[in-house]
Amino acid sequence: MLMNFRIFTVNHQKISSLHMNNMCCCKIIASLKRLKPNIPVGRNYGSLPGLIENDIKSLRSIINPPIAKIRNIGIMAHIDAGKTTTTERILYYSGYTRSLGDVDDGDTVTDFMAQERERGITIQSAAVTFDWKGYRINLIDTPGHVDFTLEVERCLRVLDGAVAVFDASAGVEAQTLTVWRQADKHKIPRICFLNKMDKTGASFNYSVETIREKLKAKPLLLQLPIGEAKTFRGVVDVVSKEKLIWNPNSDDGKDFERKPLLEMNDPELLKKTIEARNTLIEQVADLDDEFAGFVLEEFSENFDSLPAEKLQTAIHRVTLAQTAVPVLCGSALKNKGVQPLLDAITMYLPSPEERNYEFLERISRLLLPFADQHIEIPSLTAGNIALTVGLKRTVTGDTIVSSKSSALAAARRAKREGEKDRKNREVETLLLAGVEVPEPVFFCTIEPPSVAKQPDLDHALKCLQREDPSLKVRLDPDSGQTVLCGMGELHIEIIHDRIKREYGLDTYLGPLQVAYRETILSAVRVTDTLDKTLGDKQHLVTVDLEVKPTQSSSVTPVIEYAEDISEDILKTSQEAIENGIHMACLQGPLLGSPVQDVTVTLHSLITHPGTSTTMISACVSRCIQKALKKADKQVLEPLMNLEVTVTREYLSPVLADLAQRRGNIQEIQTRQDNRVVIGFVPLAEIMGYSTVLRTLTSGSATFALELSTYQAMNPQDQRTLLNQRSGSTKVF
Ligand SMILES: Nc1nc2c(ncn2[C@@H]2O[C@H](COP(=O)(O)OP(=O)(O)OP(=O)(O)O)[C@@H](O)[C@H]2O)c(=O)[nH]1
Repeated sequence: MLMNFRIFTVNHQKISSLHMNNMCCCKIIASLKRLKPNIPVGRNYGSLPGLIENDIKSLRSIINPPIAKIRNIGIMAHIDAGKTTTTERILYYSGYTRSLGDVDDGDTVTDFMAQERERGITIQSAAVTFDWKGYRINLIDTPGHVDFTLEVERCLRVLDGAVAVFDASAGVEAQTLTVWRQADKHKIPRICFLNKMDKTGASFNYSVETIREKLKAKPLLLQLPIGEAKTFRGVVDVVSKEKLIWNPNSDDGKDFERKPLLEMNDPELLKKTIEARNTLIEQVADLDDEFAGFVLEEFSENFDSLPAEKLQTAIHRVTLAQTAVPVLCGSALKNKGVQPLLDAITMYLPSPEERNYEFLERISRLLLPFADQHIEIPSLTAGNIALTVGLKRTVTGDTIVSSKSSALAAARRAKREGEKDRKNREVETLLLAGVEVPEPVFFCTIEPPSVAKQPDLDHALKCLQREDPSLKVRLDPDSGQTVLCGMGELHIEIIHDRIKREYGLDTYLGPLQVAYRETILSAVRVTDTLDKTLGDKQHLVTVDLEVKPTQSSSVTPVIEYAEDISEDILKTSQEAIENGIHMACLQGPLLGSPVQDVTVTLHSLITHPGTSTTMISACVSRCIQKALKKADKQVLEPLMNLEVTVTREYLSPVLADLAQRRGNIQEIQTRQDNRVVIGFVPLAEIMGYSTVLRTLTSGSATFALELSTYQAMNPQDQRTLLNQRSGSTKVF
């Protein structure tokens, strides 16, 4: 239980042991100056906050701004929607950087890993801290690729709000749905930013419709675009009835004009804006009683004169309650619409105190993150995001508390409350939600360059696993090889690459294999006896048990005990029995894959006095293996949800290819000029698909894959697979 209580406990007080008053002012200034980070060559950074002022008052406000002025936000989206480009603009306009980074040139601040810069994608979340109009914004840029879903989840847990970035020519895409569901789970208030309004095919209305239909969210249109695709020039602020036009001659988007909409200049646009504003007021009044009362009392006849600030405050409340989502638009690449997005972040997303965390943190070293650079800070108030180092046993998903006794108190309280009501609010605020680790679907063997390097490889894998629990590492009991299990081809490729770059080890990967599972179709009862004499001690166990199929979709077997199993046996041997059962179910008789959907019933267990628990486990395990071998068996294969976005001209070859891959097409949607093919396909058939799809469509199509379920293979495919495997070395 204690394990669940590591990471992040904060009280709304300053951390007393590191309190600034306890330190000499000059010492703080000196240490901050010393800690000025190395600036990478090639980028031009502005002054990092905390390094300019030398009086203690401003240092205090830099490190610990008032909590109401803090926004901890994440940026989340489908791959390539433009999160990193938007983040780059945000950093530039806030003064954090002095030049614009470009994903396509590989010089962005938040994609600082070598692999990210080379591939132009985000793999690891990066945190940056900057100020905007008197607010402190701690921002996390998260990956969009489905292989790194867990990385998104581990960030969402500590955020107070998020910006969901969409490609306005595609609207809601497959991975948007996944991250949206994760944000729902963690109850994160959100703002939507429809990016790429400059792109051919961009459609504000279509994207808003997909938010309504696919995400089942209520969009609040706070802006309207002025022009679309090539003609996109700016936006209308619906709340204030102003138009914002960016100067076409400005190359960094800093120069834009904000003007009230006037009847004589823009009659049509003004009419459209008033209609949109009236709709917005009605929508917000429907969702917020306080605002409804205010509107009815004073402005029911004339929405037009309703003050913008009142509407903004009500939108803030509605966003916080997550009953609706504000929608803004722009083009990060063309430098339009990012400054109003920053305003909206400060105006509508909550401060940490509005999110009710009551935690206390006590840590030896604290660092403020600036992407890949860190500044050590002496103290931190609640609501901030900071890094800490040196926690050797902490893994992603843990909650840290200040002491053992408070962890125990929290565990007791959580248990009590959890028994009363699993969804109890108090428990939710006490603990940050853990991360849900998805099942790995691929595996391959990994070998160090020499046997002497095996300990170094083990160490590297141990460190990488603590950071990324979706990476599983196990030892193949038959061959003694190390086996990596991951979320996808890209995931394993990146891990391989990181071992080389970060740990200096040139490892060899075996061929990538699909993680199959096995199950049984009939019940079997078996008895087995183990009789071994070690030294002068006899170990004698006889086990009688039954395995039968169940519907649990889980690799954890259901364990039952027959009525005549005595309390005494359970007291002394239950742990050994269950260890034996779990061990046996990890290796099915067909492929050596984990066995799912089974119930094991223990009918009797007879032991000679002095028999060790290890021998009991071994006998139970052997007995189950025997039973599994005798039963009718079935291989289960991972079935993936697949979404392919392809232009009309390439639809036929893509469909023909999917038919050969045992694909099952459910639906073909029309999205502007594109077709979106939605269906299922067995994972084994889709390995290396990105290369095939690129060739088939001249690089114009994109696809997203996600595990749907494990399904039974048909007898013929199963036979082919088993024949192939019996010829090759067994890895699992
Ligand atoms: N036309 C257009 N292209 C854009 C815009 N914003 C980003 N892009 C391009 O879209 C591609 C993806 O942009 P990124 O910023 O890397 O997207 P991302 O969401 O961070 O991608 P991942 O981190 O890999 O999920 C790049 O080629 C960008 O240049 C935009 O506003 N308009």
